[in-house]
Amino acid sequence: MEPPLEVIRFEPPALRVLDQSRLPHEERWLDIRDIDQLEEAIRALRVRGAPLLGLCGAAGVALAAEADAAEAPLRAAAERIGSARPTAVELATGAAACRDAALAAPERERAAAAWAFCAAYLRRRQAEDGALARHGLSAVPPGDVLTHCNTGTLATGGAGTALGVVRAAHAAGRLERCYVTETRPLLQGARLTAWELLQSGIPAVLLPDTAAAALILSGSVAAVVTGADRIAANGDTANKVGTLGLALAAARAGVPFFIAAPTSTFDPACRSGAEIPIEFRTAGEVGGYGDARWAPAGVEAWNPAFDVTPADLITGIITERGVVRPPYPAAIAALLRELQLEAAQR
Ligand SMILES: CSC[C@@H](O)[C@@H](O)C(=O)COP(=O)(O)O
Repeated sequence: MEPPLEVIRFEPPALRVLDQSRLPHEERWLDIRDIDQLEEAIRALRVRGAPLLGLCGAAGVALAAEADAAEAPLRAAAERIGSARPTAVELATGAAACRDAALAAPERERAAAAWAFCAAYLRRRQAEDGALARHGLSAVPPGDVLTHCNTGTLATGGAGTALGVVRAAHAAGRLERCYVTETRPLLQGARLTAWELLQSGIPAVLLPDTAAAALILSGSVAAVVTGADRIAANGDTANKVGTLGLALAAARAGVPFFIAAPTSTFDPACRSGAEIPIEFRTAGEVGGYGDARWAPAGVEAWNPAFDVTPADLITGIITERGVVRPPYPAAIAALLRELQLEAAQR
C-alpha cells in the first residue's frame, strides 16, 4: 500500500519534514539543518507519531554527522535526540540504530552511511505498514471503526498503523466511515486524522473525546483501533491520553479494542506499563490552543500526553508480523525471540 502523501524527505545535508503543527490549514515544509532545530521540532510536535519519531531520531544522527562525525559527538547526538520526548520508544531506538550504522563506517563516510540508513528505514517502514494493514484487515470485524489521535501517514511516513487498517478496510468495502476523536489538547484527531481521511476520500466523523464512551456504548462501531507509543513485555500499552478510556468503554460494551503498531514499538526492557515513562506537557496546552486562551492565567493543569491501557483490555495487537493475541507475555516473548533470531541470521 503506497503512502498517500509525503511527509519526510532526506535531502543531505538537510532533513525536510511537513510541519504538522500548521496542518490542516497550511502545508509548510521545514528545512532542518541541525539537531537544535530538530529537537525543537520534536518537542513542539511539528513532527510526531511514534514511528515517524523513529525516522527523525535516525535523521538527527545524520544531521550530527554532517557537523562532526567523530564517535563521541555522534553518541552524544543520538542520546540527545533520543530523549527529546520520553514515551515513544522508537525515537531512542531509531537514533541508536542509525548511530551504530554510522559508527560502523570510516569517519569520513559516516554522514553518508547515516543518510543511507534513514532512506532504508523509511522503505522498511512503508513495507511494514502495508503488511500491518493486511493483517489488520483479517482481524478487525467489518463495520465502522473508532480511532484516536493520528496514526496515519503523518505519524509513520507509510500508510499508517491504525489508520492503515482503516484505509485497507475502506478499500475492501468493509467500513463506511471512520469515527475520529478530536484528541485534546493538541487536536491530532481533528486536525490531522480528519484531514488525512478526507484527502483519501474516506468519510470521517469527528467527535469530542468526551462523546467517545457514548458512541461505543451506542453500538455504532464494530471496533476501536488505535496506535501505540510503547508496548511493555506484558502487553500494557502506552498511547495518546484518552486511549485508556476508549478501552474501558469498549470492554464494557463488548466491542473489540485493537492496538495497531509495528514490532519496533515493543520494549521488553519495560516489564509492565508501570515502567513506561509518561510525558507530561504544559498547563498552557490545556488552557488554550494557539493564541486562544480560555482558562484563567495561573491555573494548574494535569496534562499527561499519554496513558497506559492494561493488557487485559486489549483484544489483539496488530503488527507487521501478524496479530499478537493473549496471553500476552508469552506471545510477545515468542515474537521478540523470533525477531532476534532473524536479526542474528542477517
Ligand atoms: C502510529 S502513531 C502511534 C502513536 O504515536 C499515536 O497514537 C500517538 O499517541 C501520537 O502522539 P503524539 O503526541 O502526537 O506524538
